[in-house]
Amino acid sequence: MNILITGGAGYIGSHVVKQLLDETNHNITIIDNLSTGSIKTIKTLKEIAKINNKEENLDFIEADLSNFPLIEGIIKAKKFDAVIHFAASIIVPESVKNPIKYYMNNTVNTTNLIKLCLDNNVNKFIFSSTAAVYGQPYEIPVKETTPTKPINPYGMSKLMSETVLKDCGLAYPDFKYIILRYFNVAGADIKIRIGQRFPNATHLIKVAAETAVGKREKMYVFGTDYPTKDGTCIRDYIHVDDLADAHIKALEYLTDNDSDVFNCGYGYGYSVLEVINTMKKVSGVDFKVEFTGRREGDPAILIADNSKIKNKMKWQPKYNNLELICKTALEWEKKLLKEEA
Ligand SMILES: NC(=O)c1ccc[n+]([C@@H]2O[C@H](COP(=O)([O-])OP(=O)(O)OC[C@H]3O[C@@H](n4cnc5c(N)ncnc54)[C@H](O)[C@@H]3O)[C@@H](O)[C@H]2O)c1
Ligand SMILES: O=c1ccn([C@@H]2O[C@H](COP(=O)(O)OP(=O)(O)O[C@H]3O[C@H](CO)[C@@H](O)[C@H](O)[C@H]3O)[C@@H](O)[C@H]2O)c(=O)[nH]1
Repeated sequence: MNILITGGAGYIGSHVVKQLLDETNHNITIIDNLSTGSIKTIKTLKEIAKINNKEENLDFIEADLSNFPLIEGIIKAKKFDAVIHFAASIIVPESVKNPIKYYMNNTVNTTNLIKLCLDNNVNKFIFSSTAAVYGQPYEIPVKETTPTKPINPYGMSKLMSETVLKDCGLAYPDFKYIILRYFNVAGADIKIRIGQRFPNATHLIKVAAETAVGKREKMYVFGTDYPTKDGTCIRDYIHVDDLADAHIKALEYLTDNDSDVFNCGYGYGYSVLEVINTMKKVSGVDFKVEFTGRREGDPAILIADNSKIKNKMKWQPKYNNLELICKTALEWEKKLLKEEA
């Protein structure tokens, strides 16, 4: 297949590209504006392509999805079979302060990309959605049928794109999509070749890894009065390589099946304190942790019901082990530290 990957220089997109290069012969074109993605990640992906004798299979174009004529030209010229669309703005508190940025980048640019696919006979579309579309769900674990009620513009911007996809799937029977609703994505490539590079990270496991290697003097726990076993929020952490595998499965699945939406998580939740203690254990560092008030917009518990993706796509996670997730995040952080030295 000839595949367009938007946001392939970013955290999750780069893991999917790496996995495609390791496991398939697909041709890949990455479009990324490098706003949070990194040219260093692209260099590593080119090295992985070279080692796999697939240099010809990987192309990188630095471009912004808001440049509609440029994106149209690329899509017309390249005749893609499928799109995997990761490019987005992803920081929840920023979306509350600057909603227009989120609706423009996540909803408007996605709608244009879908339009260009429809205009140019690109009939397979894999979309990065999020557990944030559920808001504060009334049932745990969360099923795909649980009502969607986002509590911030980030979640709403993604839900709006889901709606565009669903309506287009109904209106144009040849157009098929898979919506993947990711829960909390964490860790790094199991061989530690790539990982999350973006500075000023806010994700818990990345922050804990940075604190363990001494990049941060201390870290904070946001809220200790939630109705959970230890008072801190509970999340379903999925290793990024298992999530990458779900994308490869989704591409295969769309060949013989209809459009659909799937949760991506392990179906098990850990509290913030459990995650921090696991990072302390695997690093052997008793780093400083301070307790502070709740962070705005955090639901107490988010755990996926993953039976649908397991049953229908035959997705089987390989790395559902919090220690392993923390270890890969930590090893990646050590690698970044050496690179910076
Ligand atoms: N990280 C998570 O825990 C998580 C959870 C749920 C959903 N998601 C979704 O997964 C996707 C990837 O997230 P990530 O964690 O890899 O984030 P990321 O910031 O590392 O990756 C996003 C990539 O898209 C690029 N990009 C952004 N806007 C662009 C534009 N207008 N034109 C071209 N390129 C653009 C960035 O440079 C970056 O490389 C996003 O759609 C996000 O909403 C992430
Ligand atoms: O330094 C920190 C960072 C986070 N947390 C807490 O840890 C939990 C997880 O937070 P974080 O890692 O920031 O992830 P979420 O806010 O749960 O959001 C992630 O997971 C969602 C899906 O569940 C996605 O929609 C989002 O894009 C993605 O950022 C939350 O309770 C935070 O309050 C802390 O206590 N201290």
